[in-house]
Amino acid sequence: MAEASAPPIAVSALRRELDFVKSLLKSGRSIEEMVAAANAAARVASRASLEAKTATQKGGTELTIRGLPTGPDWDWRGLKRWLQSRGLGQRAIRFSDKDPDSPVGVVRFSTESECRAAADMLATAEPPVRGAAITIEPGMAPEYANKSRKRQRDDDEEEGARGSKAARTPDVCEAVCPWHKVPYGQQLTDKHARIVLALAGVTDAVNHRTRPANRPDWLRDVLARGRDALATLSGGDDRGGRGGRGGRGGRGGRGGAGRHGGAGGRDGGRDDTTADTASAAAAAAPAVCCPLLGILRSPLLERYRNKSEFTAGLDEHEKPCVGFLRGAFQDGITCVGSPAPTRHTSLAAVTLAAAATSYIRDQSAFAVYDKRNKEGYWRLLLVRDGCRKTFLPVPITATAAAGGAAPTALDSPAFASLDPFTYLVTFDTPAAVPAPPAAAGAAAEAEYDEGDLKSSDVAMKDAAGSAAAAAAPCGAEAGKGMPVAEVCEAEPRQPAPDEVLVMVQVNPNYTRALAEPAVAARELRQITAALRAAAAAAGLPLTTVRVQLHSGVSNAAPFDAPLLEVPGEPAAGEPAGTAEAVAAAGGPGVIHDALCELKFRISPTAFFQVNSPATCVLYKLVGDWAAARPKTLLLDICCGTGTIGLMLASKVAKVVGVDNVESAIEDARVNAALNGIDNAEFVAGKAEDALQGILDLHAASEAYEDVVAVCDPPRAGLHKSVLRALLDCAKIRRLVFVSCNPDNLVANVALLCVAPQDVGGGRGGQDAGGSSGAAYRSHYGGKQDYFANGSWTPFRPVKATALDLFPHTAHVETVMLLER
Ligand SMILES: C[S@@+](CC[C@H](N)C(=O)[O-])C[C@H]1O[C@@H](n2cnc3c(N)ncnc32)[C@H](O)[C@@H]1O
Repeated sequence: MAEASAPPIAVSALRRELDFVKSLLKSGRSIEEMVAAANAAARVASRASLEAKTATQKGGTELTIRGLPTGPDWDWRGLKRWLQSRGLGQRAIRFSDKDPDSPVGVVRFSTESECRAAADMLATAEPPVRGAAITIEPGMAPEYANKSRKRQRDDDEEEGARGSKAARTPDVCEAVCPWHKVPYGQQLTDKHARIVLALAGVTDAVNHRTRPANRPDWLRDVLARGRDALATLSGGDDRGGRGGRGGRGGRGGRGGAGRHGGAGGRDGGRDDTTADTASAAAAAAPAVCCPLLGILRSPLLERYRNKSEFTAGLDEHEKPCVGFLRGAFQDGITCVGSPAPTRHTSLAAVTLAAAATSYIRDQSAFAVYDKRNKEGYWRLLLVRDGCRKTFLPVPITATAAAGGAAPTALDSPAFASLDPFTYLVTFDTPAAVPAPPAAAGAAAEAEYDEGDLKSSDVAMKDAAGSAAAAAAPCGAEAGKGMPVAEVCEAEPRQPAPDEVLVMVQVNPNYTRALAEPAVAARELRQITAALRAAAAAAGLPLTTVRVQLHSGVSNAAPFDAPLLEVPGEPAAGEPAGTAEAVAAAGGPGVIHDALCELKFRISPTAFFQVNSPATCVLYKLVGDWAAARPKTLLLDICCGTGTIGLMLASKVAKVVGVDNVESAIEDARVNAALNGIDNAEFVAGKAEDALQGILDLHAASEAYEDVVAVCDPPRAGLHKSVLRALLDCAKIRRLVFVSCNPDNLVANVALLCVAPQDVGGGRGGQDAGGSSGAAYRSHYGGKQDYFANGSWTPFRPVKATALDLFPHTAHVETVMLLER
């Protein structure tokens, strides 16, 4: 072979040659001789390696076996058994099981000599099936070489799928505010429809748990009106065979989002619903368990969120980015996008996310966290805006009339006189708002002089009346279930915040952070400085920065995850870690907001409603419906920072709030003091652990004429033991249920509305056809039957209102009044 065509020298060969040169040096030969000898040796080594490779590629260790049996009963296991019967077990086998008519198998051996010996033996062996003409060929069959190409094709397809997945990755708006392009009136229509379905779901669920003889009046009335609707909702005959599906009423609650597409994010919600929600809701409307008064629109539509949580990840160009995940991790989407184009993120949050992105991308020595290998440092950025005055934009009708009036500061008289129904959007499908059952209405009015059913009716009439005067809004057509109140998209803006809090979540187990703690501390100081500089440039009062340490797989940290001040940079001549240095670096660690005439301190990890103006409307409605009196004990179940209870404290004898987040309860206690409230007590703990004790301690006291419960659970709803405790406390005759999850609203409310004699065994006796008490118990109680041996009076649904706290997303809040 000519030298010019000699193959290049491999690194391993060079190493060998180096050893060879060393030995030559020791031999005392001339430099030229040594170089010539080294080159020759290198060429020999390289050629040998090439030959070995070629031999392997020719299939020196593989045998192709043709003529194997075909058919469904014969696969690679048969070949393996045959090889084993010849003493050739434990070989790697490839078998064409995708094409049984091409009976070819390939067997690989460890060495060429082993392979050759096997070939000789198999060529003379009995075939696996008598009469089969087996041929043995050395090397890999071309179709298997093709299979490698096929594998390549599979890989290509997989790659293509990844590519198309990337193409399918929603943009950031679709991911977190998937309805951002949907006209607001249409958003409200769909959310309203979703709650119609949920309320019909309550009827369905209670009906299927209640023996006909036990049906309460409200249920009889609804059934008389809505039997057909219920049958449709239940997907079949109303009379039997559906034991154990009381909770399935939740099916109704899942309607509403599909037509608008989008993938959903933390607040975007998964868009997994049917496309025909509106028509399903129209059909189900007669079966709603109580009047749905309409939907309260959000006073603000743009940049309404006072809290944003951003993921630190990689964008579509694999560059670090702090923003929203553009889909769900379980769908294989890890791409993060800037929050700038989203409609609901505050400007402060957008500004600080951009600053964090720049720092991590351009200056940081640390990587963003990767969930797949649990490596990387930067995980999450939380930004909270705080306004010391609540601004409530003027009602929409006035906004429209004034051509877009500015928001007004919500001082005391303004809130006291706030009529939440000013923001009510009603629907002109009569069946969607059925008259309340006469008995229920009469009882409500008898018990509460200021019967709020009446005032709501007036509010509805007003809204409908003012709407009638207006031209058909948002393309709504009278009589087609579209909103009749005007929805104006020319919105006022939320004023700039008075305080901004940032929490940076990092992974303390990042290899480099563990190895170089000083570098980690410097990184935290530097990102803080970058955030502060960006805030100063934008005129944002960044008052607090905190660091959360969290090493769990997902960014959702437990609420007691370590929360630290930013490691302080010692000022010249000053020891590190002084109070001044820490304060300068970190700030006070909390933020303040104002709602409903009150001030609230909020810790970074405490819950606080994200849309403050809409929350004012929500709380006003809750307060009105709670109809609390001077001798009322008000229970604020899942109280967060104490907002609802504190707002109502001046109207009642005592407030007791419970929440499982310690820092939120600390905030609630401070908030009571901050607002001069001394009749509120807050308990840290899970409601399921604490509520019975609270009731035992307080409810029986003669100091309280009645007990009103306000329940505002997280998306998962209330634990069954909480429901049972509420049912057992006879003094609770009024319960305001606030829910951000229609499915769990249905499940919880249905249980509150079923009599004890039905909870244990469902309708099993008379017409449940196949249902069993055990089925009900396992559905509702799991292993433990939380509803055994009761003697309570069930609640009845009185009325409900939907609220839009999350414009441009599929999420919707519901307030429901239950009485007994
Ligand atoms: C939807 S938020 C409502 C908070 C408050 N009512 C408000 O409007 O700000 C739900 C609250 O329930 C709390 N929570 C979650 N699980 C709980 C449980 N098992 N027991 C008590 N509170 C719980 C959360 O910490 C959160 O503060």
